[in-house]
Amino acid sequence: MDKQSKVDATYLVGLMSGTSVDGIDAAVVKLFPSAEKEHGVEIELLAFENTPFEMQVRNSIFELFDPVSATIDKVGAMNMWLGELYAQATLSVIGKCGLSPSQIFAVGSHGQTIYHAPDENVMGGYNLHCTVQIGDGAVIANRTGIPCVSDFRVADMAMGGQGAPLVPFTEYLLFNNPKKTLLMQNIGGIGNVTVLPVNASPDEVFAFDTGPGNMIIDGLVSQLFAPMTMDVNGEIGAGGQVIDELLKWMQQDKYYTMPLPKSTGRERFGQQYVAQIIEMMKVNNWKAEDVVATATYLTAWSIVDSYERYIAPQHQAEQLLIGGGGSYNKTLLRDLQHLFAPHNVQVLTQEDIGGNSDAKEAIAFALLACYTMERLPNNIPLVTGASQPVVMGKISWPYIGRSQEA
Ligand SMILES: Nc1ncnc2c1ncn2[C@@H]1O[C@H](COP(=O)(O)OP(=O)(O)OP(=O)(O)O)[C@@H](O)[C@H]1O
Ligand SMILES: CC(=O)N[C@H]1[C@@H]2OC[C@@H](O2)[C@@H](O)[C@@H]1O[C@H](C)C(=O)O
Repeated sequence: MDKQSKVDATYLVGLMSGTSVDGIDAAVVKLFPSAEKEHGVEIELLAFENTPFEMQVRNSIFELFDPVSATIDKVGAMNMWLGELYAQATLSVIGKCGLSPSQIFAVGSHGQTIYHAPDENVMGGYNLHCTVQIGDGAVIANRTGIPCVSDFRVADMAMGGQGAPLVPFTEYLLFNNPKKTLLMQNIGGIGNVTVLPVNASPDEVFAFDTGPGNMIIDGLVSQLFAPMTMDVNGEIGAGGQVIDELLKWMQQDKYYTMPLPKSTGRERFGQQYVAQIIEMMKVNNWKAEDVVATATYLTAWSIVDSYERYIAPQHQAEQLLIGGGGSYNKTLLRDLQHLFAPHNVQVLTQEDIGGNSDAKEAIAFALLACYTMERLPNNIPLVTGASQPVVMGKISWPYIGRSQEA
């Protein structure tokens, strides 16, 4: 980004509510051009807040994942409702760091993905190529008085891309390392990795979804250990044993061998997938904690398998840096460390390098929004498969509460 541009120390808010549907992550960041890296920027995280969704909201969002129960009235209402919740989260996190809304250049809001079908015919029978994120930017802008950038993915998809993953663009700006090849692994609902080869140029960066992150674990725990919705700190998995038969069945999903670029979501690893596992568990009399341990191991395996299949043949990595809520699952971390040890790849979390696993994606959407506001391209075509760079995101302007010059 141009050092003379408006972004010399800019304040932004980033909002993320991801595929886990655990809540809203909101970050206030101060952004400035890097003094050291030519294309780099630097950020300072001024405040971060996670607002868990109330159960009623969470259940209503889950209803929208099934195209049959996601009727147009429910989608429309939730689009507005989430807009209100995102606006509240924005004002709350700004208050936390003592800034006022008028000092914020823009809000970047990812929205809630309720449908993601980047490949035609993924649902069989239907000819689909779309992605849907809700939580209206116009509501956010008008409640907060701050311009809001939302609905990022569609522009990339319009140019033939997967519309995902988008965070690699910001990881390149923030983490590119002159001495090490880094694997930036996010483990949210879905797992996704960004490969930053030593001192990479933008056209050397690549990224893709590795498969399920916590999605299967969360789905199993919600059904088998209700009212829990996640395996807190990996304690359930730690008490179980991997079931070979189940692991083999899970490893056969064709997603793991699909060519790049690729992305996935709840359509593949969501409730229907979990229901199939629970059915097998009943038939085979498997223990619930063993099933959770197996799903946890599967996530770790999918990450190392991705490394062996798509990355290691070109790049020997020094470090795997984990972000997202999966960083807090100690069993998952143990499995990852065990599987990466023979590759001499050091497994660290964002916290180990002074970062914040929870805030990483919210920070990314603040940064992406800044590029949108400057009308600069913010996708990486090689990563998403788009035919060319595009400016992703739609800008909603507030009518009140802000002067034109702000
Ligand atoms: N203390 C913890 N112990 C174990 N797992 C945890 C813990 N905290 C969070 N998680 C896991 O992390 C998930 C949330 O991660 P995160 O917020 O990164 O996902 P997301 O942003 O919703 O997903 P995505 O990045 O796929 O869009 C939870 O659903 C849970 O499975
Ligand atoms: C369609 C969608 O919401 N995809 C998410 C999801 O969660 C992780 C992974 O799958 C990634 O592809 C993406 O999110 C992050 C923020 C991304 O685009 O980089």
